[in-house]
Amino acid sequence: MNKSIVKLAKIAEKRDRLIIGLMSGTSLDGLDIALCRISGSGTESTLSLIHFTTMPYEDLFRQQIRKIFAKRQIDHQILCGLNAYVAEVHSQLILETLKDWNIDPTQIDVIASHGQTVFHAPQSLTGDVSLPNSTLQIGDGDHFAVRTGIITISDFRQKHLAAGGEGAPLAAYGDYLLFSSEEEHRILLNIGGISNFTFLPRVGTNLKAYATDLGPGNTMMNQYMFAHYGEEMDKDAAVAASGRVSSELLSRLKSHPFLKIDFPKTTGPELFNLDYLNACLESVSITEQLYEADVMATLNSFSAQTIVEGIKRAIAGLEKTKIYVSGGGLHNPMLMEQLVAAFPGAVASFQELGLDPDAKEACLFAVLANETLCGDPKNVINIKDSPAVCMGKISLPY
Ligand SMILES: Nc1ncnc2c1ncn2[C@@H]1O[C@H](COP(=O)(O)OP(=O)(O)OP(=O)(O)O)[C@@H](O)[C@H]1O
Ligand SMILES: CC(=O)N[C@H]1[C@@H]2OC[C@@H](O2)[C@@H](O)[C@@H]1O[C@H](C)C(=O)O
Repeated sequence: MNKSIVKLAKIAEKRDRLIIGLMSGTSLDGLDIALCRISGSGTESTLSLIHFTTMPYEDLFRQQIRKIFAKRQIDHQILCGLNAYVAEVHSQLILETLKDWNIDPTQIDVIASHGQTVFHAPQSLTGDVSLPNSTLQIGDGDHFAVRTGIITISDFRQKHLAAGGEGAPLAAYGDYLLFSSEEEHRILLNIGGISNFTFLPRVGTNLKAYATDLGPGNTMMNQYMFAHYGEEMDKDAAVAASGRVSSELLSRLKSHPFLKIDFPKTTGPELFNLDYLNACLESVSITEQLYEADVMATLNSFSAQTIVEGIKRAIAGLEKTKIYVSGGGLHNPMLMEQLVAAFPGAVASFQELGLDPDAKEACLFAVLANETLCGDPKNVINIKDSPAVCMGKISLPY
């Protein structure tokens, strides 16, 4: 038998596994690397985060991804090259990080790689029913396996699509297994490039868990900052806080039909981007003079209100629900102030659940890989509108 297959079977039978979870999201800020020890599977899974870091992308690498990211017209030679190159860069970042942590790659059981989303195209967004729901994450798993010598599970979203989903959000699976509570309903809100949440009903009720995207998180603010200030983000909301919210622009932005669609739904920067902002700006009356800081203040409020109104819709009529926040948006004070004000006493950092809020999504992919190795699709049968599947493709080093 191929010795990698023997090794794989042994890993699947272990009491606990050392899994590197990787996430590089829509913000293109860097690669999140979470070293997790996971024992058991299904609702018996326990995860402990041993190490976490975000390895920032170099400007040149980010620029290359931007050439094809969320664009309908691209140079296919770059797409093709980046499929290998993203995996090469990520593998190198893993090897450097393991060295920093003083851990030999042979100690790691599995890498769980999300890859870099370059385009997200469910029919609900494209309107084109001649093609199935689709999404594309690049950074091929075989390159990881060969470069690091570590068995790699990657490309998780394709099974979700094949089984009838939109390929996202996948957070519901890990959230449901690890964070369901017998005491309270929970909203696990992640504010990355796109904001999304998982609703976890209190165990024992007849409500079902689900996950949904809400709309923009940081993506429009980041894009505007890059275009107008040459900065990757509005650090600590310094620019937004110096501006004035334009109620006219805000109401134009909030009129997007996606925001009215029922949950669960998915979206991406293919929809919420500077083209959309510019279209809204064009229809703002000429009497209103907007400075760049005003636009940033308005984009900040747009993200905050999208999140607040979405959550209000999800929890209407329910007994008290606690909201746990993860993702980079947690570090944006103006955004968080608006959330806290809308749900007094109900908003907490994900840290309260014992996990670093910045590491949460990378850990999620480690949990998904763990389920692929030793779980059972029946473990996730109770998640609304999400196919009960184990996800990811297995790449062997030899
Ligand atoms: N100090 C800060 N002030 C303001 N914004 C911040 C700060 N720190 C992080 N952010 C925002 O968080 C973003 C990174 O968030 P995160 O890493 O959760 O996104 P992601 O994983 O790329 O997105 P997605 O959830 O869409 O996959 C940054 O690009 C920035 O916009
Ligand atoms: C297609 C894609 O990459 N979607 C991401 C993105 O980033 C946030 C939001 O949009 C979410 O739908 C998803 O990621 C998380 C990890 C998810 O699948 O749950």
